[in-house]
Amino acid sequence: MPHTYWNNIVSTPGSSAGMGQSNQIVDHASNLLQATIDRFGLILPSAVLALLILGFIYHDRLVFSPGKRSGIYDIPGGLPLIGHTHQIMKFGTTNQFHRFQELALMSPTQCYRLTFAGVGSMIMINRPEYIEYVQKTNFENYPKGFQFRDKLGDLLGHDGIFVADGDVWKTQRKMASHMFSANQFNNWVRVVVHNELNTIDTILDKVASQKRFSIQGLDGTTSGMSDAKGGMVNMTELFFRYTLSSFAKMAFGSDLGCLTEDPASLENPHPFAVAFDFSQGVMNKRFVNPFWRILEAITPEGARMRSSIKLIRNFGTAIIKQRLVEAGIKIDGIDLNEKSEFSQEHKDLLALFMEQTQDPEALLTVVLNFMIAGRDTTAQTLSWLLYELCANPEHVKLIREEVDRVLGPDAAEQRVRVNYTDFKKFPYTLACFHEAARLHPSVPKNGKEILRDDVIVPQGPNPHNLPPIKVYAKERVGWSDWVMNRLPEVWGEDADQFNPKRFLEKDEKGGWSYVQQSQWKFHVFNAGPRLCLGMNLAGFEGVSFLAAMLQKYDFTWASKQQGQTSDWPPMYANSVTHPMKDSYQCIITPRNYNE
Ligand code: HEM
Repeated sequence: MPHTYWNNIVSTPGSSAGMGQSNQIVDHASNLLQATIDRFGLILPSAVLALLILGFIYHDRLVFSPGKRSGIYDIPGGLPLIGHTHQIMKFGTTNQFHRFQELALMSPTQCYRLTFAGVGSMIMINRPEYIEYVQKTNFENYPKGFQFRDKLGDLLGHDGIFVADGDVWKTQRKMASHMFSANQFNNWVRVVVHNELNTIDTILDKVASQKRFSIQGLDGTTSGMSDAKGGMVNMTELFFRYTLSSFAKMAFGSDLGCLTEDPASLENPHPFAVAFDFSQGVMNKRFVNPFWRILEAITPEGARMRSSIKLIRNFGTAIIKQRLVEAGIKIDGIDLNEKSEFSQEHKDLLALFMEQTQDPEALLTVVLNFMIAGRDTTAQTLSWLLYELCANPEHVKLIREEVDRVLGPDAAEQRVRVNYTDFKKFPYTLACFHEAARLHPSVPKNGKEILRDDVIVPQGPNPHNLPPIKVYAKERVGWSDWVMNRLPEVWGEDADQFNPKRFLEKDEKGGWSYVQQSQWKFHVFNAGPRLCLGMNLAGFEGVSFLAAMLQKYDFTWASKQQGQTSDWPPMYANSVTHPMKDSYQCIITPRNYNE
């Protein structure tokens, strides 16, 4: 055996040579310690000692995060003091929900814990039974908390409805609820949406009546030269413009001019939308990178983020200034004599808030928070829905049958539209919209802070015997609707399939009736006191669009040769909401009644 330093230390106990060596080492060590103390005082050695002790205690998790406990599966691979920080940073935001799903499937209850720098100890509770406790039973103990304001505050403000808690949130919610409950607003919504649908109809009409060169099916076969008519439309862009334009009109009385009758206007994305989408992608990264502030200060991405926020804020400020001026409130540098087409006649969202404050900064927060709520969510759901209908065309037939029956077979041709209060008369169409929202939830992940130590007790029947979970103050709870909605334990064996019939049953007359699911199971609109305020508005916009367009046009997924820019199936982009990674195109043709 070679004569090593280690051999010397552990050499036969009592051997004088060995004893001599170990004495030397002890001497060395104490000399070194003495020298360090002489130079640095007690600080450095104490720090090293403290680090060693902490590393021993927190050998697999983030320093100062609470220990293991029953009912929560701790994801393996945590390192001393930093926990899963390295893993989370490595994951980044690529295929984020697939990663969450992999982690959930490692746990017997699909609930698990990660500890990582920047966020702390995060307990994922991907089950309706637990979410109900957090969002309703002990609601006050689980605010949105600092994390949301820290990561989203520079865009959405610190008092916006999405990030606020306590009295600030209550005031915002109360005021906004007035808008949604007022009859006047419902009428106004109907007028706006019908006008926007007429514009879209004109666009699609122009495109569908172009003479077509050739059409290529999804299977790649080309039908060759054709006298048939049709053309291609960027549908994701169309949906974003539809919801942005209509929401700005109904909530802020502002015509943004982003939806015109010219199909060519859809070719380039709207600058506001580009900036908004980009900044949401960056905000998403902040949740997985504890060094985001430093990175954003020095990287081109950070610079672009700052200029995007500036653009978005200018855009919102313009809306507000116009309204303040119209209300007779003086704003420097603005001279508007004309009133906008929409303002004053209706008490829209902005008018309600302006009764409370005329501070442009506070109003900007309102505008931007509601813009994200009103534009992105519904447009994204519609994009995913139309893709699902291209993939599962058997549902188009049933939607058309329903629209023919309720509105009459010529409704779309005569521009007879669905009424705001009537959209529930279209159970099949609504079920398709909700099924797309279930599989592709617009808020795919969410979370709350924990104020005080607590035990999360599963609510409701608890068929899977989920255990109660002990949680501690300053930890966070989180969930992913994207993951939860794919769990067979929650939605059955076909959970990952597009199946609108899970929201339907046959009534006594043989027609479809809509089956209301519990808010906790069908959780995509959130639940409890913070239930989405725009749920009905979104349903109305979705059903109205399908009724108006599917009765009149055929939509076929364009092939790559035709200029398709998306993969099939489309990928999602990692963001705080749930957009597609690339926009997609459909070939629009007049409806073929022979099919
Ligand atoms: C398919 C469409 C939609 C989906 C899936 C959806 C989903 C959600 C979700 C999950 C939340 C909770 C967000 C959070 O905790 O941070 C939420 C909140 C909210 N949604 Fe929606 N939403 C949709 C459309 C709309 C529309 C069109 C509006 C119209 C303004 C709207 C207004 C709101 C508001 C104001 C809140 C905040 C509620 C609160 O915290 O008290 N949503 N929505």
